[in-house]
Amino acid sequence: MEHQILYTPLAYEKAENIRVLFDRHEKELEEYISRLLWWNKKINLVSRDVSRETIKDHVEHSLVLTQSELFEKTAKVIDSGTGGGLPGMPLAICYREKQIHLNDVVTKKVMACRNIASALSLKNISTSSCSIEKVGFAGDELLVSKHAFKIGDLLRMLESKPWGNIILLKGGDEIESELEKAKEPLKVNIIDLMPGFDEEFYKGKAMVEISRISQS
Ligand SMILES: C[S@@+](CC[C@H](N)C(=O)[O-])C[C@H]1O[C@@H](n2cnc3c(N)ncnc32)[C@H](O)[C@@H]1O
Repeated sequence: MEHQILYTPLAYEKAENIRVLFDRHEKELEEYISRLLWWNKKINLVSRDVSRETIKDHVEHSLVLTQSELFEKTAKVIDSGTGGGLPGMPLAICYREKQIHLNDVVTKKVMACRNIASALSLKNISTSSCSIEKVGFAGDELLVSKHAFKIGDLLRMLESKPWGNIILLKGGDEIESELEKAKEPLKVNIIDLMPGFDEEFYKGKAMVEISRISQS
């Protein structure tokens, strides 16, 4: 399959924008982290014995999506494979005007997300506990996901849907081989996060913007 693939490094200024955004919403983001840690002890949302510092890295990593034009121009976001609300919950905290739908196939994870959203008074969050295959799409949503799907598997599950744009946060190495399974030509922008952030946490991590060539 002939995809249009572009490679871009994340600019240092964009990493700086994310730090500024984090600082601006620090109180609510720290409150989210506290509640996520509390729920993580009861049900496995992230990984067992994860530290507050590591969760903070995951929250900052989630905010990388805000530096994409695809995110800027959309009012409705679906976060599939959200687990404990990453990346959707930090996005909902920082962008109250955007509608964020959290989806996960595991009911108890979605229940924890609903509880956290309600405790934080996040009126812009809706949820569904089912596979992404069962979620209805109008065509104007941005689908986002962090470390939940292989690209080919996700596209197969979206096959019958009018999806518009997708942004995935995932390992940079696997992307080209995963794209081989796509059944239509795609426009793909692979943004390496390491040049912007120099922390070890970002090594090998990428933000992948995917659009249909027929719609671009
Ligand atoms: C590795 S976890 C990542 C969780 C979160 N995005 C994060 O970064 O912490 C992958 C999540 O995808 C969910 N998942 C797997 N297949 C799914 C599907 N078909 N539809 C919706 N969620 C799915 C799993 O239940 C799990 O919570």
